[in-house]
Amino acid sequence: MSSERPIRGDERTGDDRGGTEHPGDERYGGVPVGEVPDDEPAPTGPTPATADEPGESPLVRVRNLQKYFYEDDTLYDRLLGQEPTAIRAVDGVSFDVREGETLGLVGESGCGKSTTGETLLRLQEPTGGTVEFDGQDLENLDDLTPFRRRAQVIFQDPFSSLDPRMTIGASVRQALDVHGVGTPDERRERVAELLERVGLSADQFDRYPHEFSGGQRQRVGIARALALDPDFLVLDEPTSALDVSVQAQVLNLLEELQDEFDLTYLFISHDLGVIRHICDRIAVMYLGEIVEIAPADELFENPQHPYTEALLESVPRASTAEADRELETLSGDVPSPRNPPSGCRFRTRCPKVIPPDDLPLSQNQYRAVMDVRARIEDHEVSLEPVEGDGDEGVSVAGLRDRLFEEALPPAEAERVDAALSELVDGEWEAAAATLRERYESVCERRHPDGERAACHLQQVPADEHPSAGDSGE
Ligand SMILES: Nc1ncnc2c1ncn2[C@@H]1O[C@H](COP(=O)(O)OP(=O)(O)OP(=O)(O)O)[C@@H](O)[C@H]1O
Repeated sequence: MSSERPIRGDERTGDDRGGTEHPGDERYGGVPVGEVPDDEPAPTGPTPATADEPGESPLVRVRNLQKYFYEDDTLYDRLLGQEPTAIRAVDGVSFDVREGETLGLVGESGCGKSTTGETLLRLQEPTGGTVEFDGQDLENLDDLTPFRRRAQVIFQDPFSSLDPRMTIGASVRQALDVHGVGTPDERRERVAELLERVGLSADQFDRYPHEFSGGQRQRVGIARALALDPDFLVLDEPTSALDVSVQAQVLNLLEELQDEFDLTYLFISHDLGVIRHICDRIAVMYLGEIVEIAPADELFENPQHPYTEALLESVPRASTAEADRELETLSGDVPSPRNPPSGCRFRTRCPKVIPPDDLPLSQNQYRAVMDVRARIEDHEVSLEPVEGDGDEGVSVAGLRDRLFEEALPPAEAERVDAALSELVDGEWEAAAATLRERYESVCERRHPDGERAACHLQQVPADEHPSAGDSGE
C-alpha cells in the first residue's frame, strides 16, 4: 500500500483562493498562532454536550478549531514592519459528529462552513485546535493515510472536481489505485458495483464527465467518495448546483447509502430546507463561529439564537398557515472576518441587541444609535454641508435629520446632539466616546457562551428580553 496521500483533482488549497497560510508562524505580531490576538477571552460558543448514551459516541470530535488565512504581504509591508491581518475564517469552533448521524452545518455564504469541513479533514492545515477521529487526535498521527481512507469529501460542483480527460470509471478507481486496493480486475469490478449502486450503469465506465448530466456527475462523485469504504463523509453543498427534482433524488440516495454503509455525515449547506430534510442535528455558523447547535426539530421549532431565528425567517415555508407571510431578510452586511466585531459577532445586525438597563428606547431607536456610532467609529459620516445647512456648514440639527429617521426621547436626543456637536467640530473619537459611554451593550463587551446557543439573551429572563413587548416598529 502506498503511503503517499492521494492526489485529488477536487482538493482546494489555500493558494487557490488567493490567501496564504502561515500555520505555526510567530512572526505575525508575535502572537502565537492559535491564540486570539486581543484582550478578549477566546471564543467558545455553544458547549457540545458529552455523548453518554449508547450509539451516540462521537466519531469526530472538534475542539476550538481555528483556521486563519493571511493575505500575501508585500515587500513594502515588510519594510515598514507591517503585520498582515488574519482572515479568521474559522475562529474556535467546537462540535461532535456522532456515529451514524448527519450533522448539518448551516450559515450564510462566507461564514466559514467549507473551511471548517476542509480543515477538519486536513485538506487545509488548522491554525489551532484539535480534531479527534475515532478517539485519535489527528495531530498525533505520523501517517494520515488510514484517516484519509475513512474520511472522504463530496463537493458541490462535480464537474470541476472530475478530471475531464479521465473516464468516470478511472476517476472512481483512482483512489483504489493510489491506495493499492485489490488486483486490477477486482478494482474494475468494485467500480462497476459502485456505479450501479449510485444509480448509474457499469456500462458507463468508459464515458467522460461531459457526457453526463449534473445529477449523474454528482452520482459519480458519490461513487468515488465511497470507493475506499469510508466511515465519514463531509458533504459540502452536494446538491446546491442541481435542479430541485434532481436534488431530491440525490438526497434520497445519500440517505439510503448512509443506512446501507453505516456512514456518518457532516452536511454543509446554506439551504435550510435541505438541511431540515436530511439532518439529525444542526450547527449554525456565523462569521467563523458556531452560534447554536441543537437537534434539527428543536432548532426549527424553537430557535434560541437571534441569528438562527433570522435565518429561519428568511426561508419560505410551504404548506403551513404561514406560507403567505412576508419573508424577513437579514439586514446589513456580514462584517469582514479580518476585523470581526467585539463580543457577539452578530450584534451589528442583531434585532435583539441588549441595551443598557432602563434605556427608554425601542429596539429600532437603539439600533439607529448603535449604527450611527459604528459609522462615526469608522469615519463614515459625511460632514459635507447639504442644502439647508446655511453658510456655516453642516449643523447638528442637519446631521441629526440625516442620520436618524425617527425622533428620540428628549434626554436621549440631548445626548446624541452632544455627540453630533463634537462630530461637527471634527472630533470623531470624542463623539464616538460620548455615545459609547451611554449606549454600550453587553453584546459588544463580552463574548457570549451557552449550552446550546452562544447569546447573552440566554442569561436574561425571557420577559426582560429587549424585544419583549416591543414590536420593533
Ligand atoms: N484561501 C483563502 N484565502 C483567503 N481567504 C479565504 C480563503 N478561503 C476562504 N477564505 C475566506 O474565509 C471566509 C470563509 O470562507 P468559506 O468558503 O469557508 O465560507 P462558506 O461559509 O463555506 O461560504 P460559501 O457558502 O460561500 O462557500 C470567507 O471570508 C472567505 O473569503
